[in-house]
Amino acid sequence: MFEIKAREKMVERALLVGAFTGNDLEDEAQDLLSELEELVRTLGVPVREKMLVYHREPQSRYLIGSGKAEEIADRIKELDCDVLIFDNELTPAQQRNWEDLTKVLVIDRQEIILDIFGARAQTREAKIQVDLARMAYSLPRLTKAWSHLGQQGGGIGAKGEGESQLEQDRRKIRGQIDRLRRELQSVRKARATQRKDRKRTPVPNAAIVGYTNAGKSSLLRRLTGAEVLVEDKLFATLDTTTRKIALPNKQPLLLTDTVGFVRKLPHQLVEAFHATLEEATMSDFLIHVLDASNPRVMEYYNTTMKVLEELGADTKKTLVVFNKMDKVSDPSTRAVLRRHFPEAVFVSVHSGDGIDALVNRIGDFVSDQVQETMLHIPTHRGDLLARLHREAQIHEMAYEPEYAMVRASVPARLLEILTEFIVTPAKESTSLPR
Ligand SMILES: Nc1nc2c(ncn2[C@@H]2O[C@H](COP(=O)(O)OP(=O)(O)OP(=O)(O)O)[C@@H](O)[C@H]2O)c(=O)[nH]1
Ligand SMILES: [Mg+2]
Repeated sequence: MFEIKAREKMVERALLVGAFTGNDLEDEAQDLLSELEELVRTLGVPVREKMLVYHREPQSRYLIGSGKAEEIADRIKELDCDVLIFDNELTPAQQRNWEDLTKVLVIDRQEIILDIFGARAQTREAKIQVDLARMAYSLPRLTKAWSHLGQQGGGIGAKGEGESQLEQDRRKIRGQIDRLRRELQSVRKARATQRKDRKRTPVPNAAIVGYTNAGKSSLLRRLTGAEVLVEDKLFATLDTTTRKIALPNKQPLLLTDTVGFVRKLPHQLVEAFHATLEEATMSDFLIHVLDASNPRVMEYYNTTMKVLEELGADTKKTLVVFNKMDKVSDPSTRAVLRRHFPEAVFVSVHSGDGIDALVNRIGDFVSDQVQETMLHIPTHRGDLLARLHREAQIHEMAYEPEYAMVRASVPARLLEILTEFIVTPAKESTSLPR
């Protein structure tokens, strides 16, 4: 298994390598490499140097050509690095070949992301998901740990011993995987029940989505005063947090923070990642937060949209929010973004600029799901009256002997329960005071 803590003590000088072919865009590769540096920094490992390497086509031995590989090995010696980190996915064999060549620890982007997820997972569900992803990643790489046994003594017996040890280990891991899968199922079932309970109270809910580090948690904190983890690190949030806020029109809204999106997510983690995003697919609408100060903001937008598409949530009503406007000094940036997203809201969570406007826009989104209605609620249904008081905005109320006459703006989901009591939809143009 890969122990992050052990490694953090161990490695302190990393060389990063990003390999690209003619089919990749060089500046995209450069950007991904910078992002890898961020990820490595998030793990607390200092980076000595980054190298972008062109290669014509993937080679089986080192992914890149042996000549280039030798150069990198030399550079590792010169800089006295103790870990080589690839932005590209390495096969278990390539990883071993690199370790033989360089004599340092060799890992790839996948493992870095797994480590970050592992260090940050909070709930049981997130922890299980990360463990499962790690095991799936390490299973084909186990040979590495045991290959020295196979070589010991060189005799046939010794080799057999090594292999059976490997077999035992694999079996053990497969058993653990089965156990974790079962546990995950029961944890998920419990969460689904919780969510159903929440659905029963027809409070509208929105999910805050977006690329990692965009400021999603900061925004939730600003809007709710909730103590959510905010950090200038990638993947600060791994579990979803839901908080209730009150909008200016007194409408309550449940806001859910979600895990940030990133490019080249390890495929073992995609499922885990999607599961934590279930909240997004269940919500009434989305708040898509973007870091306007990042020159790559359009790419990040597309990455997030692609994931939402995979989740079937890309057609959901979405409010686009450009954050960190305090860091945007060039006025043309705003103009360009405005042209692409005429409906977007520009804010700075830090300075508070635009937050009031944002809250109003969120209020509009919620009101769209609220209908003004005239109801006759039987007097013995005190439960429904209590809910109306709690969840609707009551404009007018009068008691008749048999029923209470109520004119209120009612959230769509509460209205579903009340259909039999609707009299006629009240006119918007009514002169009664609101
Ligand atoms: N300059 C500036 N920085 C901001 C603003 N909003 C958030 N940040 C910073 O951006 C960093 C990331 O903020 P988070 O709220 O953790 O971002 P996130 O989107 O929740 O990130 P993940 O949970 O990793 O997906 C933190 O260092 C924040 O202080 C802003 O309006 N202006
Ligand atoms: Mg966050």
